[in-house]
Amino acid sequence: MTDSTSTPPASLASRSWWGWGAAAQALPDAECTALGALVPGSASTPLPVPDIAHLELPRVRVEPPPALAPLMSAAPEDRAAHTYGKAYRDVVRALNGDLSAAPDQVAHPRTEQDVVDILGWAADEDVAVVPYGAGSSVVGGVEYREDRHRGVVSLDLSRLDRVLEIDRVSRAARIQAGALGPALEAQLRPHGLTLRHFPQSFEFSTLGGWLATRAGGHYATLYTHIDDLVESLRVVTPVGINESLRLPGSGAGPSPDRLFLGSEGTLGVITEAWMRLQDRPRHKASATVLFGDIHAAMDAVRAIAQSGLHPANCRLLDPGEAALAGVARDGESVLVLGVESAHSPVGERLAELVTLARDHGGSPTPTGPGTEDAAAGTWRSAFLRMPYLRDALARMSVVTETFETACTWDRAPDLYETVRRRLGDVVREVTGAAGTVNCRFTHVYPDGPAPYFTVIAPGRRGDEVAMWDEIKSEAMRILTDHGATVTHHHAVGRDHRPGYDRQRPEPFAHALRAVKQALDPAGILNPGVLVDPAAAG
Ligand SMILES: Cc1cc2nc3c(=O)[nH]c(=O)nc-3n(C[C@H](O)[C@H](O)[C@H](O)COP(=O)(O)OP(=O)(O)OC[C@H]3O[C@@H](n4cnc5c(N)ncnc54)[C@H](O)[C@@H]3O)c2cc1C
Repeated sequence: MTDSTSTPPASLASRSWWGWGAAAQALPDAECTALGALVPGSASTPLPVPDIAHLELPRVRVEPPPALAPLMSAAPEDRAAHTYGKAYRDVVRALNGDLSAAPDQVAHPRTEQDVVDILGWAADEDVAVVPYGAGSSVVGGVEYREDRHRGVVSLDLSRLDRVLEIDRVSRAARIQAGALGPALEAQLRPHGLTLRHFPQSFEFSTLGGWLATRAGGHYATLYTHIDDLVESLRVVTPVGINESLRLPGSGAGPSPDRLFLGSEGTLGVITEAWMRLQDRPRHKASATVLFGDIHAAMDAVRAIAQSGLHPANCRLLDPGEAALAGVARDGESVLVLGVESAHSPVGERLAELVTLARDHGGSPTPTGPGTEDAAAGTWRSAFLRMPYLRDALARMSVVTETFETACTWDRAPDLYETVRRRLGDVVREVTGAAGTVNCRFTHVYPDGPAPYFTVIAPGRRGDEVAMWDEIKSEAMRILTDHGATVTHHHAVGRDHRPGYDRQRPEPFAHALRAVKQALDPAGILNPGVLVDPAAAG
């Protein structure tokens, strides 16, 4: 392996420690106040962003041995920035200066051997290790919540950020796990290649994080999850390095890669992967179709998902979501369609998709097929700005968060209506205000959609996290009742454990505990996520 000795990418140095993305892009106080005014009942002034220098961090309980000391930091800025992920409840707790979950040390391995050494030391010293890509988890994936260990190290992989090798013939690349989306794509671009995996968190999340959480990219059909792009994985486990063969496909028993995909840092540290690449698309077109009836729109999307036309984008925004993004009139649902190809023009395919939508009662906006559509562009910029707006609303004590799922088409309309109705009631009970519960379909499959819900309601200052937890727990109950998954792409982490424990079959849970025991016998890797040690049940 070629070892990386790079310094942290510039984008990480300027990252917000408490909220999303680049610190400089956080909304100023006046804009927070103006935004808060759009949510009647919210606070009139923004919560101040605390100065880390004035915050109390827990005492550092463990010190690294001299050989590892150069890789570790117990600086308050590092510990604060690695305390939480980027869920709403993380942002609110950070804004409130609650850093009680801060790790004792933050490790920045420069080589794979550093990872091996850190895990060896941690197992001997009973120190928990929480693998950390860019900390964009929204499910408590990087926050230690136990008290079973002598200390906690956040293992930040961001210095392992290189594309190490490109196999042009097989169209694949060997990439280190700590590479952020933009750095990874920048290294592939000169070769005319792309991984073509663009989660909304693309700028501030890593390949290793995507693999460990089975992330979902932007594209609505075909290769939705990162899983399908993996050729082989290299994983440092506490009992040795697991490297799978590079293969385009294989029927040789259960897949070793599938064991580690979605393992969320509990079974090993992914250090690199051979990833399948694609030629960069040269032909693109998008269109927007309006629907007066959300159920007709769902039927259209189902027809499209089952048509074999595989649009790159097929986002259905319900009326609330479309209004929020500023792309429709009152009461209208919006379907944003996009097609791409590296090889041939896509106008005809887009026209076929638009016809299918029209056949189900949709009205295409005037822009003709074959061009980039204005509403699609507006939606895209709103989409990328959304996390910064979420943080601004959080500062105004607005309860604002999302949850996502997937279910089969036969259940989708009822799930949509039930979530909107029942969760709407719960939002009213918990916050005392109507609030909004909106939905978009982020990914669609021939047998079902992945609905993604957004809740916005005024909160009570100081109670925001408790209020959201109550709303979320009802949301999880509704999903379970409908046979829908606790997550389509946000992962399990710590927040989805109760629902995940109910969802997975017991023999599988038993096997997972045994795997955990075999690969991580000291139980140091990301404790509390996915599965508890065998003895703990
Ligand atoms: C604004 C916003 C938008 C988002 N949009 C999307 C989206 O479109 N699609 C989507 O799927 N998710 C999305 N997410 C969630 C999040 O970005 C993903 O879960 C992402 O895959 C996490 O990557 P990361 O590098 O930040 O990992 P982290 O948050 O650092 O870690 C996530 C989990 O993976 C483990 N882990 C990280 N790196 C490694 C490694 N090298 N080896 C082993 N375990 C590791 C961690 O221990 C943790 O359990 C979004 C989050 C936010 C805040």
